[in-house]
Amino acid sequence: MTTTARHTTQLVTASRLTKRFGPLAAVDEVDLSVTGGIVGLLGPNGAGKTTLLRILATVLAPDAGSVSMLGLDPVSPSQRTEIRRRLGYLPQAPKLYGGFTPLEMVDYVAVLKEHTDRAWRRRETRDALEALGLGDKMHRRIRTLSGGMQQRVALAAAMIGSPELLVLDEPATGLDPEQRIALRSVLAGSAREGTVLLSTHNTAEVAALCQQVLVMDRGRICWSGTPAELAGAAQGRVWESESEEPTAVRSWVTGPGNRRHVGDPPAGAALVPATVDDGYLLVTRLSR
Ligand SMILES: Nc1ncnc2c1ncn2[C@@H]1O[C@H](COP(=O)(O)OP(=O)(O)OP(=O)(O)O)[C@@H](O)[C@H]1O
Repeated sequence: MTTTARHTTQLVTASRLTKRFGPLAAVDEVDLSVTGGIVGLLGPNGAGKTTLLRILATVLAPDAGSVSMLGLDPVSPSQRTEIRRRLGYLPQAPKLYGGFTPLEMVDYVAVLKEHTDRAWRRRETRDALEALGLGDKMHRRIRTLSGGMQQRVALAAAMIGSPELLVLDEPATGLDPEQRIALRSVLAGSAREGTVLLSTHNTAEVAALCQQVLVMDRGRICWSGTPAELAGAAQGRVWESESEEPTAVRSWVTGPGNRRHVGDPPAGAALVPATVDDGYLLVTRLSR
């Protein structure tokens, strides 16, 4: 692993990145700049998050625009190979070999990444599986593990070798609350060494973990900033009442006889402190 990459200020940049499926622009002229830490990608179903992450992981080629990963250009075959060596990717629906054990699966991925030192692979594989709470499942066939355990095997495979850049598509899917919280520590550890870019639907995760948030909607990045700034976007614009409110852009029931609203509060409205959820709901509605 080179030390220069650790000091690359712009780890991921994209300019007018576009991917079309027929008439649909799943990723629509996206500009992006990721410099470090843990970056959360939020957005509604179908916003284009997975498509964007697949492009960044070099699994999918864009139709237009350019991207630079770790200072390298994925269009060049040799640089694409170098990116893949230095990047860890968790797809949305990871494919694992059910007949392998977690130990064999993660070791296999390490071999594909050209880690030739067997003793190193053995140690790193065990460490990764143990960090993800699979210490006692290493020798079981993957097909006999639960969905959440299989997700953690796929995470261990993505993390093997402490990649400089981790691209994780909904990493907490299927994890129970205890494992979700444990994953936060693991990702915080990864971010001390490199950069983590993850997609999620969980705003609490973003608030707890991420230094930067990107909100995507209809193929575009419609907002970016810190989690506190996302909550701040709705500050003074969230109120509660018992009735529907015509000036609200979003309203939802929070309990018997109580509704929460985001939008333009009427005079005398009972304002409440804004959360990351409120900010997210506001910026995705305002982007339309
Ligand atoms: N291979 C494909 N062929 C055709 N359309 C596709 C393909 N992959 C994605 N799409 C479409 O592109 C859009 C973006 O999909 P994508 O999976 O990137 O969204 P997402 O933000 O990850 O959604 P989710 O939160 O539901 O996972 C959707 O309208 C989807 O139907």
